Amino acid sequence: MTTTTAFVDRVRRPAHLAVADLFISFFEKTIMAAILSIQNLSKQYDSGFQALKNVNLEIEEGEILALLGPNGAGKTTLISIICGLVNATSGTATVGGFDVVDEFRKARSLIGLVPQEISLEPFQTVTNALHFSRGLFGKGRDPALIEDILKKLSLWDKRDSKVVELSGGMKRRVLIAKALCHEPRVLFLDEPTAGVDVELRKEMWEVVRQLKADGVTIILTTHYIEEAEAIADRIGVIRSGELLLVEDKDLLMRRMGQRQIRIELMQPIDRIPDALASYNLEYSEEDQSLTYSYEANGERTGITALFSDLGKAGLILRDVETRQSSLEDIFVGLVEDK
Ligand SMILES: Nc1ncnc2c1ncn2[C@@H]1O[C@H](COP(=O)(O)OP(=O)(O)OP(=O)(O)O)[C@@H](O)[C@H]1O
Repeated sequence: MTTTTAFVDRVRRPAHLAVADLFISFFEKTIMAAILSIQNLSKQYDSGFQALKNVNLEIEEGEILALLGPNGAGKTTLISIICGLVNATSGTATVGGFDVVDEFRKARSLIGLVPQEISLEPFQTVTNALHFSRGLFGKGRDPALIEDILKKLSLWDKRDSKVVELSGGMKRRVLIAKALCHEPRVLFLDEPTAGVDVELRKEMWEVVRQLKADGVTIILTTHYIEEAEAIADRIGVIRSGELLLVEDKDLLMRRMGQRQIRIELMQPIDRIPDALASYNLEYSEEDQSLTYSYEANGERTGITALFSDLGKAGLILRDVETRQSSLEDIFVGLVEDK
C-alpha cells in the first residue's frame, strides 16, 4: 500500500536534481496539503434541482470523516463530483493537490470508491476481480499486494471462489478490496453497512479501523448515527445540499452529553428568584416546572448547589426527572431546524 513513508523514501532517492524538484513539488502537493479540499462546491442538476450549495470542506490525511444526512441530502452527489462521476456547477475539489476536473487521472488514481450497491461480476473469482480492478487504473499486476489486501479483509480463503458463491458480507468486503487494489490514499464508502446485520456492521467497522491504521483517509456516508459514533474522527452533517457542520466527534459527543433536569414545583412562580439566576433555568408556566441543563461529562454538574439553592429560595419540589439528549436528538434537531 502506498504510504506517506513510501513517498518520502522515493523523494530521498532521486538521481538528478531536476527530478528531485519534480518529486518535491509532487511531495508538497500530495503531503503538505489537506488530502481532500473542497471549495465553494455547488451542483444544480439539469432539472434545476440544487443538490449542493456552496460546500467547503478540508480533510486531513489519515482521518475518518462520517457524513451524516437524511435521504436526498446530497451525500452521493458530493462523492460523485469528487470521483468524477458528476460535474459540479461551480467550485473546486482537489485530491492530494490534484484538481478533480483539470487533473482528473491523477486525482482519480488516489481515490478508492466503494459504492452503495453491490456491483460485481458474479462468475469472476475474487482474485481475478481484484487484478482486473487494478488493471483498470493502468497499474501492473502485483500478486503480493492483492494477497495482502485479501488477507487484511479476511478473504484469502475465498480467493478462488466465484463472487456468486459468497455471502452478502463477503461481497461487501470484496467491494472494499477492489477499491483498494490501485493503492488509493482516500477511500469513499457510500453507506457501507446499509441493511446489514449488527454483527456484520461491527466487522465492517473493524475493517475501516484497520484501513485507517494503514494510513488510508476514509470518508463514509451513513444513516446510522451509532456508526459515526463508533468509527469517525469527525462528523459532518449535510441537509438539503448544505454542510451544516463539521466537527470533531469527541467535541460533538460532549455536546451530546448535555443533560437536563426537569423540576416540577408544588406552586407556580411569577419569576425565577434572583438567587437562582446563575443556573440559567427555564421556567414553564404550563407545568410549573424549572429545567436545568448541564454537561453530563463536566467535572462539576452544579446539581448539589442547585438543589440547595432551590431550598434556600423557598421552592418546594413536587417531582424531578432527568433526560439526556442523544446524538440522534442533536442530529434530528440539526437537520430539521438549522
Ligand atoms: N441526476 C439527477 N437529476 C436530478 N436530480 C438528482 C439527480 N441525482 C440526484 N438528484 C437529486 O439530488 C438530491 C441529492 O441526491 P443524493 O443522491 O446526492 O442524496 P443522498 O444524500 O446521497 O441521499 P441518500 O441518503 O438517499 O442516498 C436528491 O433530491 C436527488 O433526487
